[in-house]
Amino acid sequence: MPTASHLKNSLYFDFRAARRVPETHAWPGLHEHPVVDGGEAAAAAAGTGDAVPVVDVRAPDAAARVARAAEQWGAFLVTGHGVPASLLARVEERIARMFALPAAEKMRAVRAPGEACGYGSPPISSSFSKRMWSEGYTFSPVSLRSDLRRLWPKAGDDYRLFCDVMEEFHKEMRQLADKLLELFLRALGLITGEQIAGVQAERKIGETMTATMHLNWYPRCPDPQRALGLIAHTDSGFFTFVLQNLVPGLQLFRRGPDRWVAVPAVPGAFVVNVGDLFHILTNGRFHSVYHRAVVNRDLDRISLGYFLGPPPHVKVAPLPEAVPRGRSPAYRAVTWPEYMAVRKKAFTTGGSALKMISAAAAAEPDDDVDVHA
Ligand SMILES: C=C1C[C@]23C[C@@]1(O)CC[C@H]2[C@@]12CCC[C@@](C)(C(=O)O1)[C@H]2[C@@H]3C(=O)O
Ligand SMILES: O=C(O)CCC(=O)C(=O)O
Ligand SMILES: [Fe+2]
Repeated sequence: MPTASHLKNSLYFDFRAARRVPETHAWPGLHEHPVVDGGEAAAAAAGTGDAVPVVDVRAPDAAARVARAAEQWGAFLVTGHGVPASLLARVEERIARMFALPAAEKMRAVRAPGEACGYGSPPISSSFSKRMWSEGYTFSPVSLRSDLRRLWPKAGDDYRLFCDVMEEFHKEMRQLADKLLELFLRALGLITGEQIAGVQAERKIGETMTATMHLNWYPRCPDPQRALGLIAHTDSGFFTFVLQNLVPGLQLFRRGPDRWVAVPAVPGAFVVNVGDLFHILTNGRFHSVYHRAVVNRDLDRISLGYFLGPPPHVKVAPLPEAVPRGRSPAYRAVTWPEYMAVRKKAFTTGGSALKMISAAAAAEPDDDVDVHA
């Protein structure tokens, strides 16, 4: 178990003590593209059509709205979801308390190389030489009581309250994930009325879908123009719910003209990001969204990602119903770990992971990708 000397020797960076952004944390090219406001009022005033879509899941036309947003943006804000605001407030409070623990205590749960869960820089950071202005904690909601003992070995009140609130949250979110999956499948025309079309595959997606939680802390930063909270990426799974506090920072990339759209912090709303495996499943009809998180000079930002995806051994391939008649699937079948390994390679070569698993690229299979990387 890491000790104080482990902490001293580790690469822990004390954000609170930083008076400037050191070279290790300074990212070039952050301002290559303009940033526009994705709030409804601002976008209407600017006449840009850049308002981030909002879907009220209770609306009769929710599936059509989901389809439009997933096709055109790969992301949207979800309202009317029924997860109580009081629960979200408690979730946020517990996350803030966890990140406020002394560094030595957080580092007890440090993520070991190659491990999915644990504390530290986001897993993606191992592919980059610059460091991000954030810390994160990843855990599986089904094993949280044992995972969280690494942070709170004495299992006192903070441990108990954190676990209780996260379990309650997971229960609500897993139901909301099923609801959203149903809307996605309706949007694809795979569910009509009460009927699920096609074979068992679609039903199985919902039954076997797994959840992972990742908490992000973006400490206030003396020079936010030089630092980056979370490098631009697409989420790798099916879809992600993002809960953010009232400090905005999430930006979505849009093409033509290339720009970053700042997602407004709407109280009580979740952002939904379409992930790469959903992009594959829908044969590219619902596209994954490239996004990043920026930091703030005066305020800490907290966000929570609730990631849904397939179990690790399941191959994901385009649903036959999503492939236009007479055409072949645009992507080959991959498991989540296989896809992550391809993405890691794409980061080092500057390529696109989705292109690497496209049917065109499958003609020349790339078999030197290490799934355990
Ligand atoms: C389920 C997962 C998605 C994620 C990798 C992970 O195993 C747990 C953390 C997730 C996260 C959060 C921050 C950004 C991201 C790219 C990363 O480095 O870790 C995502 C991963 C992802 O979507 O691929
Ligand atoms: O902090 C955010 O708003 C985004 C977080 C994110 O993209 C992620 O956790 O994958
Ligand atoms: Fe993300």
